[in-house]
Amino acid sequence: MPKSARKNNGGGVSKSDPYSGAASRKKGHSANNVFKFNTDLGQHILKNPGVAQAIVDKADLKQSDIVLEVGPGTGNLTTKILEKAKKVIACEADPRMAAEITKRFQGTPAQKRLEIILGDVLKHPQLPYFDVCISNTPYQISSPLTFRLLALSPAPRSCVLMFQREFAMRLFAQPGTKLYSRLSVNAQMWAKISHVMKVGKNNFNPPPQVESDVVKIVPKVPRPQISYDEWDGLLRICFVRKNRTLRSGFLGTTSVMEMLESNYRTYCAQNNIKLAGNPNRKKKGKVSELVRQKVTKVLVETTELCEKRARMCDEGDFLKLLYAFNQEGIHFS
Ligand SMILES: C[S@@+](CC[C@H](N)C(=O)[O-])C[C@H]1O[C@@H](n2cnc3c(N)ncnc32)[C@H](O)[C@@H]1O
Repeated sequence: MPKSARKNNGGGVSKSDPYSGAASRKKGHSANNVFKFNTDLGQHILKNPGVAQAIVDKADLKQSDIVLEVGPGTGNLTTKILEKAKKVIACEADPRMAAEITKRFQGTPAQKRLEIILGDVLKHPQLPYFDVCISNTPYQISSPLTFRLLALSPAPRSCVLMFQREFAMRLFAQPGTKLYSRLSVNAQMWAKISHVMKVGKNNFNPPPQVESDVVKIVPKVPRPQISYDEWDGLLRICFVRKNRTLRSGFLGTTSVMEMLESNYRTYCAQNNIKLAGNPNRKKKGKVSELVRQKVTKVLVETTELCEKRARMCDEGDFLKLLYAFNQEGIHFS
């Protein structure tokens, strides 16, 4: 055996396993060298079995668990999950990868416990039920995937996810820091987040340009008793430009005021509330004025947050805002 092959097959993995250490594989190619990995799809295969095992161990899987794996690739994590869980539902966007993983498990006892969904996980209209999500995340979908997982109700028990380091740090970011964003507020509102481990570039084939981190997201139980859509709708407005004052983000932004007016009309119609004057086109100005007065009251009097910037607001501030707006019949979804 050539020296390089022995070196690559470290970590106690069978030398003949084509998926493990890239022994017989060109850098950035599939196990059988049939296709080149597509880095536009975030195809950086986890080649260190120790890291894959640590990720699965951290998920504290039960034998009865159904696990959603996003982007199984060639199946390095999938194998380890299948050793611990009842079933894996693996959603893979690349048909070549889906074929590779299908082949890998064909004829094995695990085959029946692996369901492969071919397609973009973000476009899947309704993800099937799962207890735990595990993913060496394709980095380009980190943000929408995390938002989607946080919005799920009922929530999964936990999610153990690999992210690029800066993204992981955004999850933990506190008010007033550079990385604080709508993602930070949402993540900390709906879940407890913990850091699992750092993962260096060389654990992947091909190596990505950035360092990675594994984090564990455990949704809060019970779930906060507010609407996810309302909460996120408010945050979207506040974080369009996080350095602006809330006064400017709301009262100084025509599109926001128009949206709130439209939502207020819907709210009134649904609750049989007569709008001041006749809610027809001629009287449109009156409703705009009423909504402006309500927004001003919330920002200036009720919460006194009008001069505060979103980047400095904490969860309590946003909860206060949402409650005060809702009390005035102003909604965000
Ligand atoms: C970082 S690789 C991880 C592969 C494998 N799980 C591993 O750890 O070795 C990301 C995988 O996600 C797939 N992928 C990329 N975008 C996706 C999407 N929107 N939905 C589902 N899978 C996706 C890629 O094709 C790739 O197989």
